[in-house]
Amino acid sequence: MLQPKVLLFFFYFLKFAGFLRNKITFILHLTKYHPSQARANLKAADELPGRIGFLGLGIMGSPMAQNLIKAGCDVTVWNRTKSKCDALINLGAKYKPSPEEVAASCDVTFAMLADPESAIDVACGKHGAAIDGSTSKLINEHIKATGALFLEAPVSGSKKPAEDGQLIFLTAGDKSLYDTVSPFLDIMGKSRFYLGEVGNGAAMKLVVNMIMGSMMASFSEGLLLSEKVGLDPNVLVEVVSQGAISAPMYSLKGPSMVKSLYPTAFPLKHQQKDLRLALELAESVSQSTPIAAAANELYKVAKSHGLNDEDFSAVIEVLKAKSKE
Ligand SMILES: NC(=O)C1=CN([C@@H]2O[C@H](COP(=O)(O)OP(=O)(O)OC[C@H]3O[C@@H](n4cnc5c(N)ncnc54)[C@H](OP(=O)(O)O)[C@@H]3O)[C@@H](O)[C@H]2O)C=CC1
Ligand SMILES: O=CCCC(=O)O
Repeated sequence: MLQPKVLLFFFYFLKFAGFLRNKITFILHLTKYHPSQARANLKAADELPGRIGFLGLGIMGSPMAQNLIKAGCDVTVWNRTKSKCDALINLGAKYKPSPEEVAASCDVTFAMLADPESAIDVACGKHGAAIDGSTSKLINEHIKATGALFLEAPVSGSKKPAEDGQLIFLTAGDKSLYDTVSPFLDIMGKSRFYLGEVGNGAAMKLVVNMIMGSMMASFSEGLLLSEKVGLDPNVLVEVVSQGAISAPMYSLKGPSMVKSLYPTAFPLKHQQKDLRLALELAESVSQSTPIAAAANELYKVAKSHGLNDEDFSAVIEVLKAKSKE
């Protein structure tokens, strides 16, 4: 078994994390996303680009890794379902058969995984990227104790922003690692926030997604009510888009929802997972969140109706079913 030269880890509620070896071989400075500028800067750098690992090539991970490859980075990929690596290998990515081997062969490894369980599997499994860490709460301390660096970096923004390199990174943890990986974050995203201690990035992400889940549930109620009282829900979408409550999410998803179409950008199961984690976070500080709790119940019912892998806007189907009861 390969012995990773650096401890890699994922905090339990992380969407995305970065790691690096002790020795950093290059540092790039890009401030804003622009693929051609990124490529130009990479070419201009005297030193060779470092080796970048990417674990988890789902809806988000795949386009994020693709943007790194297109920017000229030397990327090694791994995904539990190997076939999802093929498109990236065709674009020039290397492949390793386990997270452990990716981590051992790369200077920085990013992970974009489904949920706490998958992050722990990938980090601590038999051929995981980490060498220890029996409980998630000990992970960060463990990393520091072994001298490796850790950055949590959940993202805001969905499939299209991931494809366009327009994600928003909510990072926390080791500041020097943040500075080191920022050029890569700028390839994949349009902005980044450094929020201090580990846990703050995930907390920010959960608060944002808690609001988003409730907004979508409320929007769904509005669409159905407008229809029931004889209004055209398409007109409601237009009215909303011009007023104080306008949001890109409504304009983007509203027209499909009216047609009962839910092309998956953010899977419903992940929205429910984030609501569950946000409610746990709220409980940990005795904060009352009745709206989010009610929304969470709707997403739970949606999951039981088999809507796990539909876009989270499919939550409207639960309300439709309820109104027929
Ligand atoms: N989609 C979106 O709009 C956004 C999603 N997120 C978050 O990012 C994360 C990834 O989302 P997304 O890409 O949409 O999700 P996907 O479901 O498309 O991808 C999940 C990834 O996790 C892997 N995975 C799942 N379980 C395991 C496991 N037990 N062991 C190893 N790998 C596993 C999957 O591998 P396999 O291919 O083998 O199934 C896949 O690579 C989630 O936490 C989500 O909440 C954040 C912002 C936006
Ligand atoms: O976690 C998913 C976020 C989706 C979005 O920000 O559009």
